[in-house]
Amino acid sequence: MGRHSSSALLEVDDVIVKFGGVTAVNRATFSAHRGQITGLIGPNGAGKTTCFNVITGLQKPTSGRVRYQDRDVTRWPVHRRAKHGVGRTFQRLEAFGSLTVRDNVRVARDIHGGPLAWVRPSGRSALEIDVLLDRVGIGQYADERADSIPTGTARLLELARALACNPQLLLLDEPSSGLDESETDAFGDLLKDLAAEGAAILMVEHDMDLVMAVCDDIHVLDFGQIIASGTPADIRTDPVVQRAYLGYAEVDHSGDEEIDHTTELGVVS
Ligand SMILES: Nc1ncnc2c1ncn2[C@@H]1O[C@H](COP(=O)(O)OP(=O)(O)OP(=O)(O)O)[C@@H](O)[C@H]1O
Repeated sequence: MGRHSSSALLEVDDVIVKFGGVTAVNRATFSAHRGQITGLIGPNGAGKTTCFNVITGLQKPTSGRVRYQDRDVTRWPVHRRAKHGVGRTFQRLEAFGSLTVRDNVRVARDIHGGPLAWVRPSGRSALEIDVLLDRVGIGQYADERADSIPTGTARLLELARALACNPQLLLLDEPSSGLDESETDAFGDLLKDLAAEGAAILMVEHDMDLVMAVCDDIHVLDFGQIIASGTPADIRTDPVVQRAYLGYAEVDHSGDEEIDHTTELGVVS
């Protein structure tokens, strides 16, 4: 358990997801708490995105349960979970390319707000959108088309679109890819602020420096199974995690170099 102790906002309980003969998630049990940042890490294909899909309702589990706000939401459709505060960003960028950055956030908020949001006077809420864009650090792009902005900025736009729906549980899939070092630092600070305001953040992320710097708790998936859970310090030194990552070295054929993922985790000097 992490720095704070609080009851779980989200509980994934013994979830199995099978795609034909492939077991993508294998008896995964983990939780996310209000006011905390929880990391979900593991090698490519470990089942992280599938877990996100189960939590948001895009993927029905073969077995197991999802509890959210003390209710069993396993059979709830995506929109009902979203309505109750489950927000998400995707690994693949989802913004409308022909709309401006500002309008992308406006549309996300209006869709979330339902029919009444379309007839609401927009003066104050337009200002709120600009405040939100400034908060995630992309205010200067407000009038740019979404398909003309750099990838890192587009990732921050995804975050702004998710935040426009006032999520209580925020799922972030590879949020820092495309961000440079200083943008990543600012992003980490923003995540900590959001958690301090009470959000529960669950993050899939390959940047281990960021994961280790901001997460209260980390769950490690390997071949669909949670092989370790704990604080960053626990995870760094966990022999099971070290073994899993030690077994995960691959050859980068473009540069003929072996990439040792243990260094990404910071478990090997
Ligand atoms: N719709 C699907 N049909 C069949 N197999 C799938 C499907 N979605 C995922 N898989 C398989 O399930 C396993 C877990 O995939 P998943 O995308 O959840 O992993 P991941 O940890 O998110 O990987 P990455 O880090 O590469 O995004 C993989 O073997 C993948 O090929």
